[in-house]
Amino acid sequence: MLASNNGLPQLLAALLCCFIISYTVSLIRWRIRSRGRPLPPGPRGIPFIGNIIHMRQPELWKAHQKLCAVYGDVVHLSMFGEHTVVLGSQQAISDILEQQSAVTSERWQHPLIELSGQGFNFAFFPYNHRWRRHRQVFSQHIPLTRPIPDEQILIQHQYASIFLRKLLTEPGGLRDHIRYVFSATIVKVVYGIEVADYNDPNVALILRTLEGVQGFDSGRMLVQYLPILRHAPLWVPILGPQLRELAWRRAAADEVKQVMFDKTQDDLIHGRPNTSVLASILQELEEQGDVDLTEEHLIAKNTCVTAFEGGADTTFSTIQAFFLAMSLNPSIQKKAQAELDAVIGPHRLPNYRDRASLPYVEAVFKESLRWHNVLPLGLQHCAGEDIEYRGYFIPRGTTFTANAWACLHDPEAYTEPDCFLPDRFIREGKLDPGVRDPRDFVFGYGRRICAGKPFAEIEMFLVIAMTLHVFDITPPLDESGNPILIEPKFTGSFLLYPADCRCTIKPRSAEAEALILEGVQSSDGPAA
Ligand code: HEM
Repeated sequence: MLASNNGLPQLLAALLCCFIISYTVSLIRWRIRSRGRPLPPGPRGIPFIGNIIHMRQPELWKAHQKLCAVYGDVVHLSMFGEHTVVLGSQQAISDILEQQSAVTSERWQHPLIELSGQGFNFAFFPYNHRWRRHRQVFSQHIPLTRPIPDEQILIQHQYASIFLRKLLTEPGGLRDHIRYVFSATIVKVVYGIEVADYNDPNVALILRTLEGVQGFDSGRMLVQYLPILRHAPLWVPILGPQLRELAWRRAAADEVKQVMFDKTQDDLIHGRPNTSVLASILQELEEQGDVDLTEEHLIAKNTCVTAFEGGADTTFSTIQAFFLAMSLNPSIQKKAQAELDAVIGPHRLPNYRDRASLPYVEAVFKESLRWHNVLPLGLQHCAGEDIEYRGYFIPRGTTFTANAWACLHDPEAYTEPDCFLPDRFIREGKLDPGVRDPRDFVFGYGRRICAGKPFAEIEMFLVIAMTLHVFDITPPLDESGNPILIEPKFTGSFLLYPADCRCTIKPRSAEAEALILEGVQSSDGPAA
């Protein structure tokens, strides 16, 4: 008894010594590593949990903007010992994520990515050889720096024409039609599969994978905070159902990859025409002969589903915002339509070749991207090495949060940033190159820049130009026929959507209606 009483203080003293030694060693290591350079400035955090309060704010982009107003455009935050640096200006984003892209293209890794079935999506891959192989395959077929192939633009145009027809026959189904046009286009381009309707089983199947992203975006999964919980038994309340849900998501993602792959392969085996991205990849592999087919097929499957996932929600949300903006701003709509009438005339639909001759429509497109920035904080990058910026030390593993929203709502770059004003991009009837281009922010940065940027641009431009050419978009009406004024609001935490984009959609004239019904035949193709 006496011995144990004497032993306790000794044990405590030993523990204290261990703590002091390990603390001193880590302090010396940090000193050597940082060479005495400080971390960027930022608000003081609570011991251990750090700046959790600053990182769990509603509309985080606005909260970060306020922090930057106090501490400058490079702000350090930490949570449970993990470092985050908020980049709040164009300069800081460009210096770190563009100029130092070779060492700032890592991604944050978390077991939840695999657990939620998102392990196929190369947008979440670490910056390594495997990511490079996937990105290479993607860019060979959906180019980033070369022009998008004519046959892909033709598909985009055809599906945009079908979109117009759907709007004509069922204007109340706007959201479903927007979902349809972007999903169906990418399924056709990537797999060569025709999708007739929003309810098509192929689309439904692929949309199930998207739910996987929403699962880990919502922050409700307990394994997100304590990964070891993934080993918990399934009967544990709350956790068990979540683990079952994650297993279901993994199975859904595997099913999507395989079923879509099999359909395209089946076309090739049976000699059915299929000029899709996947068919081209498979044909190239066959020609190459001596390759590890299991590995290459896996890359092909991953790449194709990533293309769908990357493009589906982002475009879906942007075009909803475009409709909302048009219903709220009739004079802007009229101006864009006047340009279309003058350049295109009443006898055909606009096509991609017209883009350069339609600066005001282009300005509407740019303003839609800016006004409603779908990914206000983009996708986080991480530092692959220790780096220095403006004399500050940024340790390896630091997560960078680039506040695209702040750059796109900066009153010095855009007067009245909350207003939808495409004229800000126009000077003397032409696009003004001196105005900050929203595309430099919404599609991300450096080596991780959105791989589908040119494809997405063409697709959205076509939908916007073709819609404005043939439809009038006005506010929705209540039961007595009075206009309902929609207040623009956006919901979501990572990817934002307009909360309400109801509007009234009517053909501009009998001629416009005829053009819609003529559809694809009325256009003279998508030539680049
Ligand atoms: C409104 C449309 C779109 C927006 C705003 C958008 C935005 C973004 C952003 C912000 C990133 C992260 C970039 C970074 O880490 O810095 C990204 C990545 C990506 N996007 Fe898009 N995107 C759009 C459409 C598309 C489309 C249509 C596709 C496919 C055809 C696509 C495919 C991808 C892929 C594959 C990545 C991962 C890049 C990587 O990590 O290497 N995106 N996109």
